[in-house]
Amino acid sequence: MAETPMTRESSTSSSLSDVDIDASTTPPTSQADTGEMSISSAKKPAALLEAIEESLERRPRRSRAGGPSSYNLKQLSDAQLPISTASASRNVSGLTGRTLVGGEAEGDVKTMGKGVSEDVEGEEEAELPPRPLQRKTSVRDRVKKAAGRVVGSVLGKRGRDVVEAGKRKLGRGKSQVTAEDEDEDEASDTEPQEEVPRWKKALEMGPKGLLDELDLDIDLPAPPPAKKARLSGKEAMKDSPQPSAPLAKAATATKSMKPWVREGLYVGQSPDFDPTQPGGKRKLTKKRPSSSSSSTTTTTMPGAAESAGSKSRTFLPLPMFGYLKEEKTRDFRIPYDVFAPSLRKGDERPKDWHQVNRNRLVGEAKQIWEKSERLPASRCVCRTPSAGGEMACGDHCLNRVMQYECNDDNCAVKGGECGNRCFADLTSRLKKGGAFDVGVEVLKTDRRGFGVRSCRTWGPGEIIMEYTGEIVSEGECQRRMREEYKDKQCYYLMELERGLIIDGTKGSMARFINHSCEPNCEVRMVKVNGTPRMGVFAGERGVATGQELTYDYNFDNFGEKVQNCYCGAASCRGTLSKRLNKDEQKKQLKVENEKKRKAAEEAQQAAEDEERKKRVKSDRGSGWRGWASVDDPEVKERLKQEKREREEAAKSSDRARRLAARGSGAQGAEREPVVRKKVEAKRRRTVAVEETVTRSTQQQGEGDGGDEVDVEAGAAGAVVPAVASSRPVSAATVTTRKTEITISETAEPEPVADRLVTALDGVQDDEELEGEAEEEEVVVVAPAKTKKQSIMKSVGQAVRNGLFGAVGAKALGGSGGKGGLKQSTLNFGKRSG
Ligand SMILES: C[S@@+](CC[C@H](N)C(=O)[O-])C[C@H]1O[C@@H](n2cnc3c(N)ncnc32)[C@H](O)[C@@H]1O
Repeated sequence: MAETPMTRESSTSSSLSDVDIDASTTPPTSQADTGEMSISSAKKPAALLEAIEESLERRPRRSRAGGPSSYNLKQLSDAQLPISTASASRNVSGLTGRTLVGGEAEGDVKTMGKGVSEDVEGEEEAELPPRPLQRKTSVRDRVKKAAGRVVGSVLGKRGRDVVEAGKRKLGRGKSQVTAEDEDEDEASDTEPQEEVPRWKKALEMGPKGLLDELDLDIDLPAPPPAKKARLSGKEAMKDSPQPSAPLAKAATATKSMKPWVREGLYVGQSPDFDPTQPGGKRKLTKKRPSSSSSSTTTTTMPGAAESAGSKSRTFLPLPMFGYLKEEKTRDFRIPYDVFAPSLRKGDERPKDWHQVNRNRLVGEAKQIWEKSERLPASRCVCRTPSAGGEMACGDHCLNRVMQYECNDDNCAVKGGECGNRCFADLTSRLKKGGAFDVGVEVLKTDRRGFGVRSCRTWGPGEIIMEYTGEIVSEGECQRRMREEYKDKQCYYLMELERGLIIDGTKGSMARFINHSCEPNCEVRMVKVNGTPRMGVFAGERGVATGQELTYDYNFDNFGEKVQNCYCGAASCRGTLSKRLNKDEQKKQLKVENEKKRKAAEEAQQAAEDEERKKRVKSDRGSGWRGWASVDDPEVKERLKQEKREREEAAKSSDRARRLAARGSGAQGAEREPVVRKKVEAKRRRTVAVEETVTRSTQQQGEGDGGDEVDVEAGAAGAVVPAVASSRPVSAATVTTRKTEITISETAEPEPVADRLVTALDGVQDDEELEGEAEEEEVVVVAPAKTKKQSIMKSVGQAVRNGLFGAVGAKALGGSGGKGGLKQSTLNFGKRSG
């Protein structure tokens, strides 16, 4: 403000822009009035009057009459800041402070007004000599007084009498209205009305006229309507100002004003109300800037300050939709004229849609159309609308029954009263071309491609749109299905008449309407001037704003494959297939029941098979027994026992086989002595508490390979005990004795086996160690050609001879050696001590 000081010259946009402000002639009447502006009576220019007159004449009568009669909710929903008619009238008339100073870009009334008065004051203080302060009637009171005069002049004789009576009753009449005023009133009464308008007279009432009294820095309520003049006049008297009364009291003059004019649409709503907050948290946490400090062009209405205490309410606050941020919105449904859904910027739209809003006959459909038999034109006998106010040509209209649309040729009812002219209505509605008139839009659905959404409400049976496209013959339709649309998911074909099909691939928006098993629309053919047309009509329950339009496709034979339905209705049939009549339903039920029965049978069979398989598996015995049972000591013991038994059985059968084989061996043959050498027994004491399996490995001693059996003591290798398991056992002493027997080749003719038996017999001669378990390890070194079998035969014989314990020889292993000798190691088990 400091950079662009407001001056009188700057307020060019106001009709009162050439009003001079002369503070010298309007000295402050009280300290409170010091900063206010008033218009100089001395400089009241004719131009000013003309401007006011012009602006008042431009103002519509309704706006002059008082507050607004209704709100345009559509405007409100569009988040426009609505301005009440009363305030608008004041703005037009140029009588508000805002208009006077508001020609500047920043329209803050109070701030600017203050700025102007300060500037003016500054200048005046510099130029004018100080004058003594004198008490003067408050400016607002003077305005009221002037208004009283206007009212008086508006009232007729009778009315004035009533007013005067009221004044007398109050005992204040004379003090308020001067004799001069009365004279003027009389004069105005006698003057012809046409010559000088009353308002002009009121304005031109000389040096004490209304203009003189007006302080343009205050809000003046609009003049009361003529009807209420009497009442307002009374009230004006009753509330007539006291000298120097506070300004706030003048607000009572607006008593008859509707509260929402004074306080805005959300009357009763706290100034701290925050519509973005839920429930009880709607108090503003941050204080909104008050209107005095705001730089917006808000205006306070008289009386607002009074009702809202110190926080003056801005009248007509922004509609609450404007406040809401997107993420804070929640679902609710409100009528179209307040809110209509519409596509947003990023929303997907259909790409290759060739929109055709009229039917077009294609190919042989033209000939079919021309040749088709025309029904005789229908004519209804309906006359007038029913007494109940219903339109004529209702359900019983002959045209309607015949699916003909009424027109002036076939119906005697006037257009506006006939209820069977839907396509005519549709045409005139679409001619207007507004979003509300079209009333629908295409939107993307979740699983069903595009669909059509209603942007307004539709009454039951009301026509919404027409299904148009190319009209083709059945043959052409089949061809298109086979060739052009064979890979398509969506089809837009609809039967129009016998033999003719509408292909909406190039068609109207109706082609996007999806199927539902519980639809809210229906599609019907209507003959308009004899031409069949397909209309989409709202169903019995109508269609609400925001709902998706659907109808029942009732597909008979829609392509080869049956498409699944995703309409989500409770009674969904599951597929986009035909709705069946009762007989067909019964048949289908039978088929379905049969299918179900078979399926149940198969399922039972499968279950039984599975059970059988399980049983077979468990009957096979121990396969896998589960980890838990292996850890179970009882089971472990049982398993061991089983294993032992199996081994025993295997051994005994094996032994029997071997014994049988050996039984045939040479008995009593003369034995050649075998050189044998005792190997010093090695004793090993095991003290481990764990079961041990002891083995001895014996390295071949470096024999000289002579003919003599050479057994060297101590040639045996070290015994290497090995811990084999963790089963605790009692401590025991095991003695392993080792013997090496070498059988030379020269020992023939007695077989090696016999000689070995003899040698083994010598091993038996060794002292027995009482109470100790023994193992006998015999290393046999025999000629290389000696068969393993003969060695084993000898061992078997030795066992049979009782040379060794029942366990007998365990194994033969190893081969090779030096000088053509073959070495075999025989391990004998415990000998019975
Ligand atoms: C006349 S078109 C409707 C508009 C189509 N949704 C689109 O995006 O172009 C018919 C096709 O829409 C799909 N459709 C319509 N209603 C459906 C529903 N309830 N469930 C599944 N698909 C549907 C089917 O693919 C059907 O062939």
